[in-house]
Formats: sequence, C-alpha cells, structure tokens
Amino acid sequence: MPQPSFVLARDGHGCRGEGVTAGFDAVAPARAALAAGSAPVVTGALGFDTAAAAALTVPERWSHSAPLRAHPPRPARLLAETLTPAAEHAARVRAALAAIDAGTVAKVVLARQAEWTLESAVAPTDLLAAFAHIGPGAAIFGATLDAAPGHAGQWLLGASPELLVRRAGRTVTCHPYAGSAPRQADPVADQAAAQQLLQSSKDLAEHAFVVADLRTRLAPLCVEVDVPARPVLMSTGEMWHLATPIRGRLADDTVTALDLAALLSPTPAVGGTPTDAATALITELEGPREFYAGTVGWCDAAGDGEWLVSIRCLELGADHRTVRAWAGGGIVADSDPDAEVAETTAKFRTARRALGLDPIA
Ligand SMILES: C=C(O[C@H]1C=CC=C(C(=O)O)[C@@H]1O)C(=O)O
Repeated sequence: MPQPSFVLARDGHGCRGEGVTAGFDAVAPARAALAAGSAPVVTGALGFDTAAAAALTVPERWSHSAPLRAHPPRPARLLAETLTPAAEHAARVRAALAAIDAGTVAKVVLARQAEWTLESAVAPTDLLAAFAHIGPGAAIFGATLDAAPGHAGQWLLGASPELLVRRAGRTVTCHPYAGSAPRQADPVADQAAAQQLLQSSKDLAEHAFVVADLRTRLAPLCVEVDVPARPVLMSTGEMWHLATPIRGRLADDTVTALDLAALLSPTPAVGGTPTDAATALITELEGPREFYAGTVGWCDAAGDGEWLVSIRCLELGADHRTVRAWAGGGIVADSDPDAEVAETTAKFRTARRALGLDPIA
C-alpha cells in the first residue's frame, strides 16, 4: 500500500491522503486553493500559536472509508528522556492560580513537555497502527508536517478523543472535552472516579469555559446552536472526561470546515479564558507548543471536513527516533497543583503506550 501523507480514522475507518501535490504554511493560501478549485481537499495541522506556521498539504490521492490497520505497539527502548519536572509543573500551576486570583485569567491550560530518544527508528505507519490498537474512544490521526518551515520529514501522530469541529453541509458539530479523571484498574474504583468527576464542581467549571467559548464563537455564524445543559461522561483507555455534544446550523454555507477550525482553535480546552491573556501566560510559563494543542484535520472543496484538537499526540522527528510530546490540564480557581501533575502523567500514557514505552513513574 502506498505511504499516506494524512490519516484520520475512527473505529478502523476514515479518510486517507497519499502523496502531496502542494503545501501551504498558512490558512489563507489553502483556503484560496480550495475556493479556486485547484485543491480538491486540504489536509494537515495548525499549531497552537495561531500566528505560527501551519502544515497544510494537498494530497495526490484522497479516499474515504480507508481501513486503518491496528497492531499492538512493539516494545521500545529509550536512549534519553527529558520531561518537565513535577515540581516545575506544580510551580507553574501555582503561578496560574496567582494569575486567576489577580483576575488576569479565569482558566488556563498548562502542559508538561517530554522529549524521548528511541533506540530504534519507528515508522509513522507503525505508530498509526499502534495508536489504533490502544485508542478506544479516540480518533486516530497522522499528518506530515513537511509544509511547515523547519519541519521537513516530521509527523504529528496521535489518538485524540476531542472533535474540534465537523462540518457536513450546513450542519456543524463540536464535541469539546474538559474535566478529567485518570482511569483506575479496579472496575469499582473506576466507576467511582467517573461518578465523582460528573459531580466535581471544579471540573464542571473547567468544562463550562469551553462550552461558553464555543457557543459565543458559533452564535454569529449559525441560525441555531444546540448546547445541552450538562456534560456527559466519555472515556479513553487512560482517562474519564466531561464532554458536551454541540450542534449548529450554519447561516452561510460558504463558511468551510477549515474556516471553522481556524476560528475556533485554540478553545479553552487547551488555551484558556480570556483566550489572549491565557495564551500569553502559557507562552511565558511553557515556551512554544508547536503543533500540540492546535488542530489536525481536512477540508474538501465543498467546505465539508473534520478537525480534531491535537492532544494525546506526539511529534515524530525526521530521524523517526526523536519524539516530542506534551500533556496538559485546565487550571481553574480550585485546582490542586499535585493533582494537576498526576493528570499530566496519566495523559502522557497514550503516547507512551503507542511508542511501546512503560508509563512515567
Ligand atoms: C489539554 C489536554 O486535554 C484537554 C482535553 C480534555 C480534558 C482536559 C482537562 O481536563 O484539562 C483538557 O482540557 C491534554 O490532553 O493535553
């Protein structure tokens, strides 16, 4: 089978691009190519920083309903590892709590960064198969980052549970996730953790910021927006989450899935509230996030498409041995620094498992 340049799949099926006929490092030329009919579809990733380079490509061949192979991860060995220390993350959380106290932000999502050097190279297609094997409750994705300057040969790969936006005709769907509890090995303790999450006022507040932001951004574009009053529980292999299915009907069908992705990303599920103050605080405390916490997806010439929030993912270096990954959590007034550290450790498990590495101790 020819190598893909883009894959997005759920339950083993999805869409796939092969080869690349054009690349764009910004949304505007990609949008123009779709509108002019010179690109039947655009695939790829937008970074967390909306001003940073994007990695968008026009595939040579494009297909829907492409089966995605699932395969257990092959055990790997680490040659080197760096990880934001727990104490440093806890100190950043305390700095965020001080900013919340001062009224600069109401919510901010902070992440730890890991860099892993593997003993042996791993092919992007094998990582996709590994994410597919371990990723129930998530959409599996892989996108070449070739089109972004300085990212030749690199890939963004992961298993994200969070749908940023899907557009099918005039119907817009978002499925924001925010508010988390690590899964437990014991089934009774696991159910108790889920029920506790559903009642947690800290997590419900953290979730509400995301829903409010999406409602505000969608309202001017839609003739109707349907937002359930309360979130529901969703799970991945590693985490319980609060999630809200949102549906809207576009007033203007020239607004494309790519337009919506660029407008909505980053939501307060990965940034914060207010957006600009939160992203400035993230940059100050963490430094650049690259493609983590951006969005990854596709948009066709009819304007339809699907974009995921780029979480539970990793950036694979051009040598296929160097890996960067991030895992974050939302900080609100009642957040506890130690619990936030534990949450990032649990969220790192998705990328670690796909790579065939043991969980972080
Ligand atoms: C920022 C991440 O998760 C987001 C999505 C779901 C739940 C989240 C939370 O509970 O903080 C985050 O908003 C991440 O996985 O790195």
